Amino acid sequence: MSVCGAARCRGAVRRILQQNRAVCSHTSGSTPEGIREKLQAFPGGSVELQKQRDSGVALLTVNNPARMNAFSGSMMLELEQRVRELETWTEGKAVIVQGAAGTFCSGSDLNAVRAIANPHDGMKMCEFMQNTLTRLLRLPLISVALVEGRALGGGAELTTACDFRLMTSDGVIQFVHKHMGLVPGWGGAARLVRIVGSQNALKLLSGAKKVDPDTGKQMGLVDEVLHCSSGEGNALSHAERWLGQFIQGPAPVIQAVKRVVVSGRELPLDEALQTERSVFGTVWGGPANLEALALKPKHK
Ligand SMILES: CCC(=O)SCCNC(=O)CCNC(=O)[C@H](O)C(C)(C)COP(=O)(O)OP(=O)(O)OC[C@H]1O[C@@H](n2cnc3c(N)ncnc32)[C@H](O)[C@@H]1OP(=O)(O)O
Repeated sequence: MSVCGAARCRGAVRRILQQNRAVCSHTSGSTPEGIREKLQAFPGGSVELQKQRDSGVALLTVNNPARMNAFSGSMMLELEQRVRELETWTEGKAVIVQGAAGTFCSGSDLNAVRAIANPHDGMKMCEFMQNTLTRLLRLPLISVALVEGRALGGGAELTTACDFRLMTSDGVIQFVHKHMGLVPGWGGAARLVRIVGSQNALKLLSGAKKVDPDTGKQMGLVDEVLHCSSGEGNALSHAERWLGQFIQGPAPVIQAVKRVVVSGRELPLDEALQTERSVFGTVWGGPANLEALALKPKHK
């Protein structure tokens, strides 16, 4: 990449990081440290990250099978740490978010929820998870939620923080919040409206409807139904195969694609166009561009 291209690339990355910082600072006066201490008091499970350097695909696994992969407090902290690691993975192209042991995620750990059921702590937890999931969605990597088994409550919200949702034939996404006397607070409602439209979002949230793969596909919530069952062990290879069609080519180009889509999705048009120009500058005249020009391709 030329010196100019590298400078423009740094500018584009700075812009995305500034957006993320703006999200992180948009709180109602709570300190991140206070949140972290509270969450650390509810340990259990883990969030694991495996970067597959050959393919450029990372696996992010929500791992708390004894509680159907519910998020303990320490897992919320780990998720933030994993997202931070992915933000700087320059060789990466994509991330698959999955649950351990054949089920996706049953939301927040109800034991932790009971212990922090006061509004102040609830708001802090909500802000923390909103910020983390916003950063997950803004990663310069193509993200896929692989829904095997159930995605409930915060688990359903987590699926909306990915670019795509794939579901096994027996998978279920359910925003059960209303049954809990809640609404989504991890950003899941705002994202759901953008994915399926306000009419469908209202139906899913007010009815706490179970979304099966076919209904999900019709609504546009599910991008592909994988023809395998949860826990069979081959859902991941199906997902990787599906993802393969979108991640051919060098990582800088895939990351540039994701960046222009994020800015188009989130910024006012003039700012999105400005970001698009900056990102364009990072690939124009770059190795992949020069190689393609030398090959004189025909796009038949
Ligand atoms: C952000 C807002 C939120 O996320 S609020 C939380 C929303 N989630 C929920 O309400 C899920 C409640 N759980 C359930 O409905 C069921 O456990 C589901 C997931 C359908 C599984 O049912 P089933 O296959 O019969 O298994 P089970 O109930 O015996 O569960 C196995 C063990 O896992 C536990 N578990 C499950 N979900 C949670 C959770 N969210 N928090 C804490 N623990 C959870 C169950 O309690 C059960 O544990 P144990 O074996 O009884 O010790």
